Amino acid sequence: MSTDPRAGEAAAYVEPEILEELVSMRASIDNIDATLVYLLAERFKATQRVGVLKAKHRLPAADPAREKKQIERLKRLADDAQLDPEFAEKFLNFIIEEVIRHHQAISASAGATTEDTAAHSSADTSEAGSAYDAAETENR
Ligand SMILES: O=C(O)C(=O)C[C@]1(C(=O)O)C=C[C@@H](O)C=C1
Repeated sequence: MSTDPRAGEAAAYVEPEILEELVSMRASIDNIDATLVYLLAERFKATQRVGVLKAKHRLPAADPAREKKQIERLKRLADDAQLDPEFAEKFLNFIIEEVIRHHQAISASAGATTEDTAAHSSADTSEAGSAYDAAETENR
């Protein structure tokens, strides 16, 4: 019988029945982690669209008032779900920080293209549009 790769280091020193239980729990953890990756990918797709919209309309990358509301809401949900609200806050802040970095990169690359366009006295705004698209792809 080949050992499940999820057994990890425990395979060397854990009783077979306990190992079976551990492997089964780890299978659930793997499914949950996969779901987290898919959820985060979808969230970043949505925030990339927000970043492009903000760059186009020269809006600031961050919106602290919105963040405050999101954190308050998430902490309430976490509490309800028996998840440590402080952890939920740290986790959301970590994600939002990354989103803001992406927004700033989109805005910087769109700005650079707009300046290039002005320097060449070109009225072609489609160039700026393609910078948004390029930044969107780059920041994935
Ligand atoms: O909603 C926005 O304006 C976003 O840019 C998205 C988001 C988020 O990741 O939820 C990121 C940065 C802002 O400060 C607030 C929220």
